[in-house]
Amino acid sequence: MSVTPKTALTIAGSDSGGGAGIQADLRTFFACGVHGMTAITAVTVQNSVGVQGFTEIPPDVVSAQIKAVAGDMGVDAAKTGMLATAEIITAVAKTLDEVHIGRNADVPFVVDPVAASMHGDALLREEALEAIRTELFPRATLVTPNLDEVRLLTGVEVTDRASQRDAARALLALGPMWVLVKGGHLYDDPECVDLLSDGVQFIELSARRIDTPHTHGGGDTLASSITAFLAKGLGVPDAVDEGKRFIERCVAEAYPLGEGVGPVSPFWRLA
Ligand SMILES: Nc1ncnc2c1ncn2[C@@H]1O[C@H](COP(=O)(O)OP(=O)(O)OP(=O)(O)O)[C@@H](O)[C@H]1O
Ligand SMILES: Cc1ncc(COP(=O)(O)O)c(N)n1
Repeated sequence: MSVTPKTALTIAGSDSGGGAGIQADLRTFFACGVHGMTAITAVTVQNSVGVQGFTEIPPDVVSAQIKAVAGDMGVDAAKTGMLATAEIITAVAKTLDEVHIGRNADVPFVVDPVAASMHGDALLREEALEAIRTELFPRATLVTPNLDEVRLLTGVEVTDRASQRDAARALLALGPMWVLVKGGHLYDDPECVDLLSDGVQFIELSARRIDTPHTHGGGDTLASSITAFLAKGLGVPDAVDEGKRFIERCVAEAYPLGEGVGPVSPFWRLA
């Protein structure tokens, strides 16, 4: 008899190059054994060398996508990626409350506060940062910023493992249950250490730094794997630990594609 898998919803932008965004989330959900569903917020024109432009989806259409799947199929965990504008963020926050997703409704909700692509191209309008802080963070089970996003959201400049703790405290003050301060951008560190905290526990998740230029989609792949493991019923520390092991292998198996930065790869999980 067929078994219905757990379900995970990603609310994010499309990457035409297939390495990040919705495309990375869906293939990660598949590799991690959950049924993926999508609410698309923007369509980017993107390849391995950068983002050439994007068009936003109207906020009411983003909300309608969330309601359509939540009402009919059910959501075991959800995540956000590129949200583009304050209007979309406001619509997402309101809709998540309506369909009972988020920390207060016991359906885990991961916020990956994507601000720019790894090439430095903006994916979020500047005025939308305040909406991420005030409307999304208080609803989040877990937030997963990289160091640039930490600086934009809190003003804390992370340069080492001690300042990673300061950043965690500053982010927790904005209201999420857990924060994961990712250390991928501490390029001088021979290890990639991500700091997970709920304000009581400070857990350092460490992996060797793999020598590769191809890390496109790494942040999305980590956040969506954690979301998949939360959908399967793991608690936050276990889901993040599994996610960290997952992304380490994905970076190790990353492949060149195009003239620029190639994508991390979850294919190893299917072998
Ligand atoms: N070279 C590497 N080797 C191993 N792990 C890495 C490497 N680079 C990043 N990671 C890990 O990948 C995850 C994503 O980290 P990062 O801090 O780069 O986030 P990000 O900037 O959102 O990602 P990206 O911009 O690549 O999508 C983290 O768990 C980080 O520790
Ligand atoms: C649609 C979309 N969402 C997210 C990212 C971030 O990924 P990266 O930091 O690897 O460029 C991206 N480039 N495009």
